[in-house]
Amino acid sequence: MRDFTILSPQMALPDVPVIWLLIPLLLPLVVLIIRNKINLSGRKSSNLQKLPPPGPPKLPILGNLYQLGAHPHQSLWQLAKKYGPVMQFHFGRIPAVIISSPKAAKEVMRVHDLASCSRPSLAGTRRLSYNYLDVAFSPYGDNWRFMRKMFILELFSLKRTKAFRFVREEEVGLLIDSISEISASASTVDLTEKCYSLTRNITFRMTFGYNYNWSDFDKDRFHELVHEAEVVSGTISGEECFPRPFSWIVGKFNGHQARIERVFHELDTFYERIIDEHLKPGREGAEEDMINVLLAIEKEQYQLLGSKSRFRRENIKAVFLNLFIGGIDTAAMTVNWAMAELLANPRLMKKTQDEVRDIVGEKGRVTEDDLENLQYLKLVIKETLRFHPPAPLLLPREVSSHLKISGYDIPPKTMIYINAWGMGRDPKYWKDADKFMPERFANSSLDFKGQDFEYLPFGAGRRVCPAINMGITTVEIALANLLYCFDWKLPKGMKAEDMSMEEKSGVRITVDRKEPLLLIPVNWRNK
Ligand code: HEM
Repeated sequence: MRDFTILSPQMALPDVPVIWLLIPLLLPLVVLIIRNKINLSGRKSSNLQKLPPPGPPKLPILGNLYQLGAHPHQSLWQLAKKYGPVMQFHFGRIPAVIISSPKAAKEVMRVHDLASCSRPSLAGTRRLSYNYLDVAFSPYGDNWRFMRKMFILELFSLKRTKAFRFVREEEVGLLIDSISEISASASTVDLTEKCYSLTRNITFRMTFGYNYNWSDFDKDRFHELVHEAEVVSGTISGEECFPRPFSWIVGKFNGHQARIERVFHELDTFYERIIDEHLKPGREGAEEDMINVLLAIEKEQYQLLGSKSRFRRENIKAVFLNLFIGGIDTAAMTVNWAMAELLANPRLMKKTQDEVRDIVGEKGRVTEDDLENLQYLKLVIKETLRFHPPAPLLLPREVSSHLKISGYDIPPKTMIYINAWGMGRDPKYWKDADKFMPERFANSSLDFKGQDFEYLPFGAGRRVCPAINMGITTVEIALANLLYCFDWKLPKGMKAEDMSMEEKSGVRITVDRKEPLLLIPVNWRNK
């Protein structure tokens, strides 16, 4: 037996020819080279015909993750300037293509919409959507078609949007009352928090009804849970990004799976309780809400199809996730960005306020009947959605069969991200693209319904947002009342030109301003 104990570590090598030592190290490399060679020769003929999109160089294991930066849509936009509007990008081992021109977006979302409108399977969305019984995260297929039809016909039809008018008007009224109290004491209001609280209250009330007896703990905890659900749904986890054994190691330490499970169980318990309450006798005469609509569909489908019904209790719970994630942040951040841009441009603020006050006169509040006359306010909202689309990369798509986009081959299972933020700021399509100018939409037929591919705040194609009317009406009624009821002052010492338009950093579906809007409201009619 050899004794190495008195040697330093570098010297602690057995006295054998070096080549024997290297064999265990070199063997895996040799196997890898041979395997690649076999693969290469096996696929030689097909590879010759395939042209992958260009993209930045990738690293082993990480892929291109190191190039993502704090604001992924901005980094991807910069990279697209170098590598082109159809760009390959690897999230670790997950292949993706980033689309950054209206022409390529049209190819994906119109010409090849069917082959590209699935969604990737990710741990967070899978669990929280009860294994894809929802609309937003569900892969393309029978379930998605059925659920989407139900969403459009039953939950977000024009009729239903109108039926919830009183909810929006009452909740905006409560918001204005609460800001009036603050204005009476000349204090500062956190308008960002107020916007989120408004859209949360509207969404919860439309979903659960007015009579739900929230305890303070319930409501606060529920708000946190919805926020956590959004974070885990928007994240590709380390386990998914990295190959084994790295995925296993990352999964062990980052706690992503445990977090998903915790959020899932807490939300599920809450959903069960609230559905049970809705099923109790004696709720006759309670305010109509979405749970009632969904329970009626469940009953109808069961009567029609018995145990073969594809709409069950879990579908209802999966829909909740879409209502909260889709409805709360998107509308709140649109109002928030619009207010920030108007504060930074006092001329535009005055013009928008003059219009609202002229048209609404002495009525005291803006109602939804007034909205169709507020033409300039509509331009302000359109411009806000161009400049600050709440979901800058939309929701990821997944390719289900081989595609050719702008001459490049895209294989099945590739993720597709559409950079709506970048295209909305591309000087090739927008004059003074980096300026906030609502007038640009004045004599333009450009609309956000998914027909104009340089302007896609709600997406396009089969996956276009099914709640555009509901979302826009909420933004309009909230913004119109905030501008009608108050003049807004910046905190002492701050000037319009100091307003920061910096975005929050991180990998999330939606992106808001980094700083909250802290403002002093002055009641316009008491001045
Ligand atoms: C200003 C408000 C809103 C904006 C900017 C917005 C934006 C979007 C975007 C960009 C998408 C992805 C489209 C795509 O993948 O091509 C989307 C999808 C979706 N949105 Fe909205 N949204 C808003 C309001 C709402 C509201 C109020 C709800 C529901 C309460 C909602 C529910 C959904 C759902 C369920 C989907 C998934 C559709 C599918 O995958 O088939 N959204 N939305």
